[in-house]
Amino acid sequence: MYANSQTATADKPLRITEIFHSLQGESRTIGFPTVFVRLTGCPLRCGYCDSEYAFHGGERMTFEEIEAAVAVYRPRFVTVTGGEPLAQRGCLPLLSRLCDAGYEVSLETSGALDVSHVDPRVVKVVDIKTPGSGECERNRWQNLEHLQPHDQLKFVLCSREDYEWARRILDKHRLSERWEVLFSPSFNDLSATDLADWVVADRLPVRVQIQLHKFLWGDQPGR
Ligand SMILES: C[S@@+](CC[C@H](N)C(=O)[O-])C[C@H]1O[C@@H](n2cnc3c(N)ncnc32)[C@H](O)[C@@H]1O
Ligand SMILES: Nc1nc2[nH]cc(C(=O)O)c2c(=O)[nH]1
Ligand code: SF4
Ligand SMILES: [Mg+2]
Repeated sequence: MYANSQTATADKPLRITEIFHSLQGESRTIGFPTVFVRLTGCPLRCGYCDSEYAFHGGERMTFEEIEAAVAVYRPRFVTVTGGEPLAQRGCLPLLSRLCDAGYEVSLETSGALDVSHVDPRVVKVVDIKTPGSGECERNRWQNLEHLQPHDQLKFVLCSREDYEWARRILDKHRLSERWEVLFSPSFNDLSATDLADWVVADRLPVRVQIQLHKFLWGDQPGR
C-alpha cells in the first residue's frame, strides 16, 4: 500500500486543477485561443485572488497525460498558470516538454519564486505584487536579473495608492525601458476607467489591460 502510493506520486509528478481551452484574457497574446494548464497550490494569499479554487485539491497527472490533454485542442499557445506553478518541482520539465512539442508557451507567475531555471523559450509573465495584494514582501527582486526581452511584468492594482507605488517602482528599476509592463485593475477593487485615465494623464509607458475573459464570460473557473 505504502509502496504503491509512493510509486503513484513519482509517476504522476504534477498536481493539476484544470486544463481548458479559452481566449487568452491577459498579457501580450490577449484574444488568441490558448490552452491553459492550471497547477494546484500556492504559497501566497493575495487578497484579490480569483483562483482560490486552485489552492487545494486537483488531480495528479503524468507529463504524458497533460500533453495529451493539451494536444486535443491543437493549440498554438499554451499558458501554464495556477495557483503558483513554480511551487511544484515538475513545472520546469513540463514547460520544456511543452516547448519541445512546438507550442508557444507562457508562464504566469507571482514573482515570489526563482525564475532563473525556466526554459528560455518560455515567455514569463511575472507579477510584481503590490501593497494592496497583501503579498508585497514576497517580491523576489533578483528575478529581474533573469528576465529576457520577451518577458512581461504585470502590476495588478487595487487602488490609487498601488498605482503611485507602481509608478515609483517603474522609475526606480527603469522597467518600461527593459520589458513590456502591464497595468491591470484588480477585478472588483479598482475601476478600469480610473486606471486608464491616470495612465493617459501621466503618459505612462505601460499597457493597460482588463481581463478579457471576465468581460466576455464573467468570473468563473475554466474560462
Ligand atoms: C491567478 S494568478 C496565477 C499565477 C501566479 N500565481 C500569479 O499570481 O501570477 C494569474 C494572474 O491573475 C491575476 N489576478 C488574480 N486575481 C485577480 C483579480 N482579482 N483581478 C485581476 N487580476 C487578478 C494575478 O495577479 C496573476 O497575474
Ligand atoms: N481566459 C483566461 N486567460 C487567462 N490568462 C491568464 C489566466 C490565469 O488565470 O493565469 C487566465 C484565465 O484564467 N483565463
Ligand atoms: S500568487 Fe497568484 S494564485 Fe497565488 S494567491 Fe496570488 S494571485 Fe492567487
Ligand atoms: Mg485567471
